[in-house]
Amino acid sequence: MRVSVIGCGYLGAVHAAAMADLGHDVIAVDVDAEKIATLRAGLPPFFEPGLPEILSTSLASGRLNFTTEMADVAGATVHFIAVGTPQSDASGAADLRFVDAALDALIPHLGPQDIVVGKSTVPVGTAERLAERLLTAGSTATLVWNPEFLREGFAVKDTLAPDRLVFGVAQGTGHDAALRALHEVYATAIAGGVPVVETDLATAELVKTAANAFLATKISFINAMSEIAEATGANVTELADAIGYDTRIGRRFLNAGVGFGGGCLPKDIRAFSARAEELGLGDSVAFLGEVDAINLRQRQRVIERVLTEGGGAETGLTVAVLGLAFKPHSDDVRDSPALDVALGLVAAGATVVAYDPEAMGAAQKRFPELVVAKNVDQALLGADIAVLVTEWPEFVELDPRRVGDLMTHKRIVDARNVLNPAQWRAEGFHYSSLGRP
Ligand SMILES: NC(=O)c1ccc[n+]([C@@H]2O[C@H](COP(=O)([O-])OP(=O)(O)OC[C@H]3O[C@@H](n4cnc5c(N)ncnc54)[C@H](O)[C@@H]3O)[C@@H](O)[C@H]2O)c1
Ligand SMILES: O=c1ccn([C@@H]2O[C@H](COP(=O)(O)OP(=O)(O)O[C@H]3O[C@H](CO)[C@@H](O)[C@H](O)[C@H]3O)[C@@H](O)[C@H]2O)c(=O)[nH]1
Repeated sequence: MRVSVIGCGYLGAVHAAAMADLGHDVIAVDVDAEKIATLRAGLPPFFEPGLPEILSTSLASGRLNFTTEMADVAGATVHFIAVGTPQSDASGAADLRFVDAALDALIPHLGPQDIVVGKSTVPVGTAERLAERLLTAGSTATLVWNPEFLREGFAVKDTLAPDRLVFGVAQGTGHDAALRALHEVYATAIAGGVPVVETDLATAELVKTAANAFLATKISFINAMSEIAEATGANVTELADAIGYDTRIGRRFLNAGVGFGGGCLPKDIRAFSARAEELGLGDSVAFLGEVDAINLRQRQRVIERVLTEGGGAETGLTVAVLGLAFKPHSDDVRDSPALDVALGLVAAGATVVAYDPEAMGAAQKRFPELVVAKNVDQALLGADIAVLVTEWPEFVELDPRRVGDLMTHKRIVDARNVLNPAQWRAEGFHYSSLGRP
């Protein structure tokens, strides 16, 4: 099939390369000329395991092309919209200007039977509004919603073999043809047994928002438990293991620590709350405000812990911050708890030296004043205290004896609860984590 992908960020670039990898002819469009030039050269503009490989094989096969010209999508019959939907303002509502602009730019190039597939995460009701926009512009193309559930760090695998596919299609003319087109696009995954949920536009939009709200709630739930555990001498990791054995609960997404960040969960729960307010249903999802508050409190909790354990910023405290990305296997620092902790410690007067295996470029682009080290040893050298905020394998596997030799004082705050307390204490470390004695 000939498909276009509009927006070549974390979602779009991976989706375009994966579609080409599956054998489709793909034209991928972005307004960012620098990003397009990088992608054309076979270089992903961000770190994502497996992407360089499928990007270069797809480019070499001639099935994947990048452009800044929307007119180049002519000839494609299925068009994926994968542009950003960032948080717009303090209300938390999603900024839909990029989605609207992408559709408006696409409309003049659409054929009468084309399918426009929304992949961006949007507030419920957006798809219906966009379908009306198409009609008003005189287009007979069909608009459908096919939300994306990929995780950064596993984006290629998640795109090629997702847990499920959701196809939101409105009843009426174009319904059956649109479903057939979606089944053809994803034929390989469907043949591999991936479940398909065929539904309406509103449900498809809501599935995405509800999934992220649930994941965020799970994390804040366990972080709330970690506060209780800490006050009572209980162990939140053992608690998570024990409740996680109940298959109705499940162990995944129950890791207590500095909390969730990134370009999705924080903004998506805020956008969900803002949309519910618009619908007069703010009370129905009021708990998401608490989920957000618990999450942000964790960052503050870690900053205070480092200052307390380190003896206070006024002592000329030097802190090694291990991690800047919002999670390992990603260079994304959007709403990163790790970056917030680093900046919070700087604001409190500490001297911070940070290190991350992949996210230093992205962090320094945003905060050029942030002091970064060339490697983990350099970050630790002479530090009074270390704080592990992103659980990269390189940090999880650190040898406490070697770390102790590098630091001025043997103190570590494990803000992801991933180190073995007994092992670190045996090497003379003052070890502290969240919700574990
Ligand atoms: N990042 C993820 O892991 C992920 C996963 C699932 C869903 N999503 C959702 O997908 C959407 C995109 O997220 P992202 O992380 O890829 O964002 P991003 O900011 O990395 O990428 C968005 C891209 O869209 C481009 N763009 C903006 N306006 C455009 C236009 N009019 N025409 C063409 N290109 C345009 C931008 O230049 C940018 O390259 C969001 O709605 C997000 O919530 C993201
Ligand atoms: O037990 C856990 C699990 C995760 N996290 C944190 O939660 C955040 C989000 O992690 P993850 O969900 O793995 O990353 P994303 O790539 O942001 O993916 C989420 O957001 C995407 C964009 O909407 C969705 O497509 C995915 O399904 C959804 O998992 C990160 O900061 C993690 O450190 C925890 O603190 N504890």
